[in-house]
Amino acid sequence: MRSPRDFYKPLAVGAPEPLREIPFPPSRMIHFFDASNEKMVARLPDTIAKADIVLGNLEDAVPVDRKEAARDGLVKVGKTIDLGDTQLWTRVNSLESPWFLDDLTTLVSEIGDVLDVVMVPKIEGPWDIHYVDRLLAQLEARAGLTKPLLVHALLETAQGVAHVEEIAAASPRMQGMSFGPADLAASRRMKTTRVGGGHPGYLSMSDPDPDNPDAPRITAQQDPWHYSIARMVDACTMNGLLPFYGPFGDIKDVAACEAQFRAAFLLGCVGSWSLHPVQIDIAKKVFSPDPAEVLFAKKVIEAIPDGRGVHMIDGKMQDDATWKQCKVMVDLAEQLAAKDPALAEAYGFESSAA
Ligand SMILES: CC(C)(COP(=O)(O)OP(=O)(O)OC[C@H]1O[C@@H](n2cnc3c(N)ncnc32)[C@H](O)[C@@H]1OP(=O)(O)O)[C@@H](O)C(=O)NCCC(=O)NCCSC(=O)C[C@](C)(O)C(=O)O
Ligand SMILES: [Mg+2]
Repeated sequence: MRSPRDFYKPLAVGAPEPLREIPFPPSRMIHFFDASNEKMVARLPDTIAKADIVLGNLEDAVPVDRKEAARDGLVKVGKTIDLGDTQLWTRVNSLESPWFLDDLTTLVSEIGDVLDVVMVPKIEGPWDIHYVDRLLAQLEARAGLTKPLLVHALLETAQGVAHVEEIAAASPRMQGMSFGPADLAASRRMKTTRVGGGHPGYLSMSDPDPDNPDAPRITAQQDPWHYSIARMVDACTMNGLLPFYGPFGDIKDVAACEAQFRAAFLLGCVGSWSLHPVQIDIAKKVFSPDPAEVLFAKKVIEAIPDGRGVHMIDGKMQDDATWKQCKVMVDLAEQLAAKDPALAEAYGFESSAA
């Protein structure tokens, strides 16, 4: 392990200084597009206006014969499209693939100044981050970049989950993590063909009624991802990183998508992925806090400005800890209100958005 004194030193001569704090602009959805798909690129100005983050995907879902077209298309997007305050990310191919080296070299050299975050799939341990960290520093130095690129790890193997805390602490470049339920299910030999969401077979069942043993018993579907997402949230938060839920593959099932996103939001994730335009709106709804909760949180903070002591507000006990919960809610609401006049109005804030 590097000396703690060296943690914030650039890993190559001429590379920019690592950031001390991870930026946290609105990050409710990472919208995936394939830059080799003409229809998706044509829609980009509209997508950029709606999404907090757009991500040019180079990995899975991009066919092998379009890998280079997707990379070149993303370079063109970075050079020609006005992104406003929407972030531009990429998901590069995995470290063992024949494309990773060219993905990173091309993107950093050509559009390193407009890319915010590089998502790296199938991260298994801190050693993967160390490799990407040094390579990025060399490429940044060669390209003369002044702002460091940040790294987002995709947690989608059993090894990755087992090493999640070490991955989160592996580099000051670590911006956050997303959860990859499809590859993770395969890696664990889970018996599901779904991309995220629950499963009707994963449930708990009430005991039989002793007086009526043949009566139907109550069952409740459980969340098979709860343990891993909660671990990811803790690993990210303890290192100042941002945790995201990943994809929800059943595009038509908007209700289940909303339920999965909301469960992740309540556990501490700041956003999720959107694979289709319809999921941008779901993520916006779910990852913007409920106005009623924000108004209540504002009431608590106004009633107890210093957050000390114990108080009753609307019949509910409030103390230092609940004040902090309210602060999390109001800080997020303020951040989103600055971007979105409709939310500003719902939350009762002045909006600074145009
Ligand atoms: C699912 C698909 C095939 C349905 O695509 P479709 O064309 O069949 O859907 P549609 O409803 O007919 O589309 C309507 C319109 O929306 C457009 N459209 C559709 N999607 C998008 C988009 N994303 N961005 C911008 N525009 C989009 C589409 O082109 C069409 O345009 P049109 O009206 O002009 O004809 C399509 O939405 C798609 O390819 N989405 C991205 C898929 C993707 O990136 N997958 C990889 C991430 S998930 C993953 O990797 C797993 C993970 C983490 O690794 C792990 O768990 O292990
Ligand atoms: Mg995957």
